[in-house]
Amino acid sequence: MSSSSGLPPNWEVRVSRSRGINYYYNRVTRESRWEPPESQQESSAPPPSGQVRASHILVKHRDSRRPSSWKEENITRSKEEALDLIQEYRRLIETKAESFEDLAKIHSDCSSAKRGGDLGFFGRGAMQKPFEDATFDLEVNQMSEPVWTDSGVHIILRTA
Ligand SMILES: Cn1nc(-c2ccccc2)cc1C(=O)N[C@H](Cc1nc2ccccc2[nH]1)C(=O)O
Repeated sequence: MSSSSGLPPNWEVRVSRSRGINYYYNRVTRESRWEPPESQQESSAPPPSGQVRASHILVKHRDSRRPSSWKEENITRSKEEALDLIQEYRRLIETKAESFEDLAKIHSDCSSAKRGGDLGFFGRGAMQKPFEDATFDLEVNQMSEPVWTDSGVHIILRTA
């Protein structure tokens, strides 16, 4: 499905009030950029057969498989505290107060944080089963409820 603007889905052109020039805004991820997003063919190509693409935010706890991350050498929060955090992040995204990508970059305990939580494309058998099942159950652009794996608690955004 190509939009009339020729931009990838959910993107629109806006005019910057301060600079009086066009910029590009994604209504779903709330991302803004001065450069036009990649053309329809490049950025929203369908996933390889049987694969999905997703981003996630992970909050680890003291009983996580590896209770350490790029943010914190020794993670000591409880499971309850991790769940409170992930539910707050989900609320901020749902109310559009923050973008998924921005919160992933700041708060995710996964090394994919540096890519806004993007895990790239993957098929079945690649990720821990609860994560895989939750992702494959999502529609594109849908965000999951909190999902528990041995790594901690996640929210997942399916992106393709
Ligand atoms: C599965 N995976 N992909 C990346 C990744 C992908 C793209 C760019 C950089 C890192 C990191 C990981 C990973 O396992 N990270 C772990 C945490 C973690 N555990 C997961 C379980 C399921 C899905 C993602 C998960 N991430 C870590 O950093 O301790």
